[in-house]
Amino acid sequence: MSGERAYLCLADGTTFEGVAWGAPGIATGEVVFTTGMTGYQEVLTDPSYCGQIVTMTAPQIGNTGINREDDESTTGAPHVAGFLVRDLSPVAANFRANETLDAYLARHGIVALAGIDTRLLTRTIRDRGSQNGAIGKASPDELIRRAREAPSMEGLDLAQRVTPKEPYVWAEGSGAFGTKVPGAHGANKHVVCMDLGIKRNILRSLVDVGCRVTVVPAKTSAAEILDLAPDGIFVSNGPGDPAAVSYAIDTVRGLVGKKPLFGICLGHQILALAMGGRTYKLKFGHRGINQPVKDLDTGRIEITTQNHGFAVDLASLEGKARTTHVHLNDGTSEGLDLPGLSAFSVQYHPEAAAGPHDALYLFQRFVSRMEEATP
Ligand SMILES: NC(=O)CC[C@H](N)C(=O)O
Repeated sequence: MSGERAYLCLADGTTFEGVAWGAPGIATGEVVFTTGMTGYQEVLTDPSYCGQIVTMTAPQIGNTGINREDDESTTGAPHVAGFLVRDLSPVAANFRANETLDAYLARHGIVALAGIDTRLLTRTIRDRGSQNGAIGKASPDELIRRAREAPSMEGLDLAQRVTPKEPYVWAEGSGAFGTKVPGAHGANKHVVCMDLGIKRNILRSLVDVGCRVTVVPAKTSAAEILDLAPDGIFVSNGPGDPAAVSYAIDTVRGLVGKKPLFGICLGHQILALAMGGRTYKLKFGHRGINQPVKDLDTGRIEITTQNHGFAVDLASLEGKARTTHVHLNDGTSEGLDLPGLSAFSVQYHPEAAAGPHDALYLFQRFVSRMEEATP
């Protein structure tokens, strides 16, 4: 850890002093916070955080180091633009740890700051909304200028940056540290996944419920996907503004009603847009592993993992889709269903990684939909 003075500057000029670690250089991106007490490795490697400088609200980070099993990107690489913590643990004390967090971020070129007043930063983001920022060992004037030059998250298609170049087959289920989907049985259904920045535990959960999984790049057409003879189609999570991913919206429009379809997070937003709905940017988003969601069909409350900055406009779906889940903090859209078309989606992350397993049942629901369609 270099230990040299460095700054975080927000586009509105607010400046925080910290200490540099990770890789040298300057990083820019949208500054967001996540409230997970655990799971920093999953946050770092979740492709949906591409283009964002992430601050952890938990005060001490790094205690369990980095291991080879908890990556959420299929490549194993981190995707955050930068990383902010209050207190960086210099010791990685866990039997699974292969390296320290500092060495890992330095190796992957991720700029990070410690010593940031993350509580004040979080309150600033919560009160004023998320905004762009810049971090590094440079003068505040330079960093403010860089933050103002960074592109706005609204209108950005970042799925292109993280989608794979070629299709691939995924066959690995949850490992020794995974939690199995309740009621899972060997369905042997073929699922084609549109990978817009998919989290690995989604793929593992699909394998856990007995699916054969083929993964395709974001720009694969509806016709090409149907040529693969899927029993069901999955639309993944991913970074950026959902409304900017027009090619994936067109593809999903061409697939809805032809095969059972399940979407998570960006996939939820894209399904809503394909049905003629609207998405908008939330003031500061939902990120963490303790987000309460209500299932409107059962009245049951699920504690969920979330990571999103955009939301589906509930009013724009009236008459087009049924709302199945809402967020208990702000009443925003968390799930939709198109019963006649056998398509459904959730804004939150049932695969957890990291987080609670209250919603794993949705993978089994997808299998049931495929079994109803092709017994
Ligand atoms: N995790 C995700 O898929 C995020 C979706 C979208 N990029 C958002 O921020 O709302």
